[in-house]
Amino acid sequence: MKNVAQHDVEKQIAELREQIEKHNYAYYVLDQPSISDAEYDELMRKLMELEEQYPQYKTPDSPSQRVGGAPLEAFRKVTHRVPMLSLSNAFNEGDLRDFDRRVRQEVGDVRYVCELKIDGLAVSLRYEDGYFVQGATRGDGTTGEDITENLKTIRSLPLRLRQQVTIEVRGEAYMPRKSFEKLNEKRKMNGEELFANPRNAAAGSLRQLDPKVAASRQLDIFAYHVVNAEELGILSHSAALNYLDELGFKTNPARQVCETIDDVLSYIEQWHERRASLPYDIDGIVIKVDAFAQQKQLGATAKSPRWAIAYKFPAEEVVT
Ligand SMILES: NC(=O)c1cnc(N)c2cc(Br)sc12
Repeated sequence: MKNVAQHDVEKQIAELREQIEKHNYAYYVLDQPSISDAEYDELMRKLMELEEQYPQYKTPDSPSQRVGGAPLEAFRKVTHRVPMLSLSNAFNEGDLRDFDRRVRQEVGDVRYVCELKIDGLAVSLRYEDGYFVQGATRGDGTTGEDITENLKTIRSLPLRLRQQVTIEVRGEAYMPRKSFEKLNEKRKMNGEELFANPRNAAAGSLRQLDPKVAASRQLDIFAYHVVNAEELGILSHSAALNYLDELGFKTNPARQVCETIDDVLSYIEQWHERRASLPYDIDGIVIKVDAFAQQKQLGATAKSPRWAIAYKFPAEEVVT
């Protein structure tokens, strides 16, 4: 039987967690801060103080777990239940029209979903009954590294979903350009080797054994694929992305459904021009057949799905 004081502490911790998670979602998923950093830090300090005093109320999904625990000795290996395939590439309009022709020959009329190809690190996230239980790198597509503790420090990664669902999600962890520039400035001041680009910086941060390093690197993540979507009764990729939004994930808002390859080509042109205005690096556009029934008809090779293609932007001429 809990006494009144214990009951009050439990209630106080629950309220703090709810407030922190609400502000965390607004700031890191919606990019719409709802309180100042100082107020947010004060709430977190209070929560961590109470959890120190009453560890029986500290749970793995507590927002206090985002600051990073003790360093690991090594990363455990994780075997992906469903291999993480890579995308075949298209480099010009002809490649895209060939893709479209082949798809239409096999499945008839089709609509595509176009998305920005984020220049980061592909990761797989497993949730059980709504709780984040494991995150892993792609590795060789079949076996990756368990980087759960590091991924927990990414503020836009939900530790607990808005529905109690068991789901596997793929996404791209990345470092926003501003964080990259600040990090390299700091490394330059300390005489450390600089990261060549945000992708290397994100990969380097997530492969640190000390989660506190990852927590200091202001990483972010876009979710872009539901592995067990059909099991969850979802019929298309666009519906899967909307479902990820409902669950509390951060998805990329620039996605667009395209009815024709000409629409795809104008989406590509639009984002090739607007690329520099984005706060993160992209290296192309991902085009996917939307309907899962048609994806299944098209299937996959050992390496890549036949229902998707990545258009790579031409390498930029380096202005010397
Ligand atoms: N939206 C997407 O599907 C997406 C975005 N960015 C990426 N780097 C990748 C990689 C694969 Br494989 S899919 C994908």
